[in-house]
Amino acid sequence: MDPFDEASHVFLDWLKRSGAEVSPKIELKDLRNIQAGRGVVATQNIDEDEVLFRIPRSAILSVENSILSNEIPKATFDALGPWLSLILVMLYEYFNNDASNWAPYFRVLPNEFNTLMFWSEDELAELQASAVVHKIGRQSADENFKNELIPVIKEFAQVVFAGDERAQERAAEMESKEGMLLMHKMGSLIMAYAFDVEPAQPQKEVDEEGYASEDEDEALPKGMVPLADMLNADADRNNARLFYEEESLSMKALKAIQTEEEIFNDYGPLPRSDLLRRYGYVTENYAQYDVVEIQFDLVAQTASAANVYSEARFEYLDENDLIETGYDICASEPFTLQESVSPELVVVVETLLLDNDEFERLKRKGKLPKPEKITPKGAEFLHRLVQVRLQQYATTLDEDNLTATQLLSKAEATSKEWRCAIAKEVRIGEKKILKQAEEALEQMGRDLVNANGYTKRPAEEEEMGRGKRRAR
Ligand SMILES: C[S@@+](CC[C@H](N)C(=O)[O-])C[C@H]1O[C@@H](n2cnc3c(N)ncnc32)[C@H](O)[C@@H]1O
Repeated sequence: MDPFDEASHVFLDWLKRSGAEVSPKIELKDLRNIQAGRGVVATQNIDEDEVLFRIPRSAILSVENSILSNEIPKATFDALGPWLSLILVMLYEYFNNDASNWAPYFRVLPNEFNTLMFWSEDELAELQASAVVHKIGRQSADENFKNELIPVIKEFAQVVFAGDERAQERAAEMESKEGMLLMHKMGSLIMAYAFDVEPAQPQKEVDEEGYASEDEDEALPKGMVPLADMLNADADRNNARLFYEEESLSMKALKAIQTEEEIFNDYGPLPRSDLLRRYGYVTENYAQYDVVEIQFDLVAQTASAANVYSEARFEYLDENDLIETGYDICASEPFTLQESVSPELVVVVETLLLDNDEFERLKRKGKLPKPEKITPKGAEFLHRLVQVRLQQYATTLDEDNLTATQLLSKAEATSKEWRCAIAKEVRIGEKKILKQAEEALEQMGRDLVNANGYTKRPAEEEEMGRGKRRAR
């Protein structure tokens, strides 16, 4: 048997011995021919709500279930937080090889990643001005490993490397390039595979309407859920979801699934840049969630250039929680400014453009301009912003389109070629949004002029332009 299939079989046997129930109507399939690793596929028709598999909570690879949690104080794990705690546990189980409860599971997890964390500088440069380049977090992860995780590994070296007389040295070796790479790999596995595991007994504090706060959600412990994480995702074909029960986690069909159909989880409405950052792949149908970020600094610079920069107004906007590191313009179909431009950005721009009296009047009342209303001056400012944002990319959309090739399949391309082609898809998606915004703002400018009953003729425009230049 192919070693890849052999590993899948050993994994499924182990999972069943660990108490999992797996429907005979599904199989774990080799999907490398479509560049999707392993995936879960229906072998018979499945009904809506049918349970595809049930994983006992005890089979989850988590801090709670690892014997390491008996050896290291809870306070240490609490101080590390859910992310670093799970990395520590995964390192421990990984170092334990066959002695780990999860050994057959590790053998079906990948060892190579295409996530942005593992791209070279050259490859990242192909993303040009995409804001995702600043969200990879390699440096902060390195610092967290060095300042928080490695000290714990050193302190508990005799536990983490139990039975090894080189335990202390091995702990020190975690600072090496190889050690850091291993921690990054565990971190990347968590990013692409782990679930936020809801507790057996819900402990979330809920408000009067029964909603848990976002902070409560963030605090959920992370866990690697075998088999549940073998489901690939598809933006339009999500047909299964994981349900948290007291003793187990059940993957259920959300709709009827036909024989041979792949079973897809939902990774959420991620723009392709984030899909690439977190999961290391993109597909065209995530283009519907693409976004371009307009950095706050660019708004401030454009305000300066337009002589409307005002500390007082930025302060007021900040008091109203409107100052963000960036503002999104997202894809919409058909493209409309209302749907695509972040309402916060509209409010920021319109506030900067208010005349003094109007600003003071609104401020006295604790009010702000309405996000639904873009004024002619606002449209002009946004248009400028979009143009400058477009210029931040090293090539134009037309140049990219000229050289756009059919997305190479991973099998045909070298890793570098494949990454460059994917990066180009991502940056083309962002430039398309900016171009659509540019055109819509130009149209809005024309409509506003027409609505005022005055249409500039080209000759007049020319003259006005010349006149303006003369006046300066
Ligand atoms: C949760 S795992 C799913 C199982 C994975 N295919 C495997 O073999 O281990 C997530 C990873 O699967 C891959 N993946 C998920 N959905 C995909 C899709 N629609 N097309 C290609 N690869 C996909 C990506 O590499 C992603 O990082």
